[in-house]
Amino acid sequence: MAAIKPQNPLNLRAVKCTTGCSKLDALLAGGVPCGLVTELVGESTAGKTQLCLQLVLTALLPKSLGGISSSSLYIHSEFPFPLRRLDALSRSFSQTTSCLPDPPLDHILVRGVHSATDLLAVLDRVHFLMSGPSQSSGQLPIGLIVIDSIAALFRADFDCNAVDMRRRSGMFFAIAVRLKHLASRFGVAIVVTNQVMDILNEEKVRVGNYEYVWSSGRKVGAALGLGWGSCVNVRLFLSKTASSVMTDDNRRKMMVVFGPHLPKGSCEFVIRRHGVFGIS
Ligand SMILES: Nc1ncnc2c1ncn2[C@@H]1O[C@H](COP(=O)(O)OP(=O)(O)OP(=O)(O)O)[C@@H](O)[C@H]1O
Repeated sequence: MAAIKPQNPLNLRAVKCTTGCSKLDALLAGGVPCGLVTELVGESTAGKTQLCLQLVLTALLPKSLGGISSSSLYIHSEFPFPLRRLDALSRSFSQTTSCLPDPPLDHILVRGVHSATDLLAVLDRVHFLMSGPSQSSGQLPIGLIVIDSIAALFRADFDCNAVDMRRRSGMFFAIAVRLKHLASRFGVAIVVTNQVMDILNEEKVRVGNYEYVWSSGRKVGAALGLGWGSCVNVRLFLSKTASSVMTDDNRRKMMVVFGPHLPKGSCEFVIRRHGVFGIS
């Protein structure tokens, strides 16, 4: 008799939102999980925003096509919001599927925030969008919240002294509590982008068990440190190869750093006019 393999309950239960690419979906066991906080870490131009823009479009797809039939809330802290790029991507997507609502951009709410306090205030009000009025007005319920980027909010407002570090950690946890509450109470997928910092001290890396990757020939780790790292459920690293910096080759790599339902693995991808696509 064949042995019954124990199955990971997250794999069975979590609804996933397709990335729009079967290769990236295969790496992510189906896509970005609802009910969890997924972090995309990467240096500037690694492709974090491009992937987030793609996700707010794929979230609109019906479940039969891997989407979650949902609107999205895109909270951005870097200005300006790339509206023209989103519009171009939505036109490309509309050509390949007739299943997007028309016009797709009516189902993507965009909100700029300038500080961590500002973000907390938005997160405290966001549940009003989840229940009631949006459904009755014909708008799809919110199923995906993107925060692009979390690191930008902490770059300027905090110094390296002990008081500010404590204040900063307090902010991380306050944001994380709200994100996890929204994810578990409403089953939304939450995607947060984060920047990288250079890692210079090998010893510290080992002692702190700090994950790092090579990107553009630099050894880098996620910005905001271990405190923030413990606030996310899934961490995906987007890196650029050293050769892609020297040449026109725009290959990048998505790597699973951790995730309760994901084995470690990676997939190369490219960014094209029509979107983000895995290539290996
Ligand atoms: N229309 C397009 N066609 C092809 N590639 C594009 C297009 N638009 C953007 N890209 C690629 O996407 C890259 C920018 O990626 P993205 O905006 O996702 O970076 P990011 O990781 O969010 O960086 P940052 O942290 O600075 O915001 C560009 O350098 C370019 O290679």
